[in-house]
Amino acid sequence: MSTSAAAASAAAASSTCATLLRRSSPPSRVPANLRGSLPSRSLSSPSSSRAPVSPVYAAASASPDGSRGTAAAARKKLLIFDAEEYLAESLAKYTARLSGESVAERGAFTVALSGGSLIKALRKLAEPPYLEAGGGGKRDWSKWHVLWVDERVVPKDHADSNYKLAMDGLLSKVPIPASQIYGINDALSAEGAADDYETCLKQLVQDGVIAMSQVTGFPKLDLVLLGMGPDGHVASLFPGHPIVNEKQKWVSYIKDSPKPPPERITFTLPLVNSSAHIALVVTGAGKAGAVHKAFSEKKSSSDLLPVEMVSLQEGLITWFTDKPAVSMLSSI
Ligand SMILES: O=C(O)[C@H](O)[C@@H](O)[C@H](O)[C@H](O)COP(=O)(O)O
Repeated sequence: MSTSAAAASAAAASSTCATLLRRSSPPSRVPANLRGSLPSRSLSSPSSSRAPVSPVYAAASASPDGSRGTAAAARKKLLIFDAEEYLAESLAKYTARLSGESVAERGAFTVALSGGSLIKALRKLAEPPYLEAGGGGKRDWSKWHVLWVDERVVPKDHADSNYKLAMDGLLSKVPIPASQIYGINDALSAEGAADDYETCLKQLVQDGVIAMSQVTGFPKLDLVLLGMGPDGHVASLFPGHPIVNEKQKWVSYIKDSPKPPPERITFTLPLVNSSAHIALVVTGAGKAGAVHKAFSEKKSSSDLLPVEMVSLQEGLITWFTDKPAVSMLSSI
């Protein structure tokens, strides 16, 4: 399919996840022996003549219980860019590399998007060389499966919709099959939409598109892309809100979000933390306090910000930041 044809069909898509799953041809099964975790490798330095970056600062922070060096330790890699342009270049390269690896190893790439400034930062995926190749040097856009980490409960054509934001900024410009872009059912209540989205994820697990983690017992998406608010929220998991403590559900809902609009659905922390890779895209001086707290080694389980509760059992959480966002880190 040509890029423009795919873009047109993707742009026209407005079906719910369940409808799309019924409509799509059965996804290829992922061989059982390849359903485990992808190898967690260290990123190579993003420095190049096109994307200058300050020296990478990698930190192994204490886990929330204060211990260090446990399997659950939130190992982070912090990339600091001198300009947003370079951050976008590096983020495209990182995402394309993971896409290529996942397609080569599992035959699919499952990625979950947040809203906010993240989508603009992903724009270079819709430009050469990524547009043609999709990542990994192969035409693998057809193997992408796109979900939302969190979504506002508004119609898909509403200005507040994360679906619309991503369609306008990225997804309408790349040849991902429309049947593999899983928006929420915007005809349902917040509670109904969260249940429906969890059902969608279960179907994708059953079809072998999403692997299950043997370690966590939750689905293991290949990549979860997060932004962070100045208050340290990620997805629609806000400080002090009870859904931050959800342990069972994969997807939950909120009707009193401090960031408008109030009604949202969101991946829970266990689902976020079960993914193979997490990228956090965090820029601007307004985020400096929360970045400082996230990288602090002094942790008390009583006042953790949601961003501090993001943790991978294996692999690195890669932070894509700029200098204002890390301005309160004394060791930079
Ligand atoms: O739907 C949302 O509101 C987002 O998913 C939210 O979690 C966002 O990612 C952060 O608020 C950061 O947004 P910015 O990068 O625009 O500051």
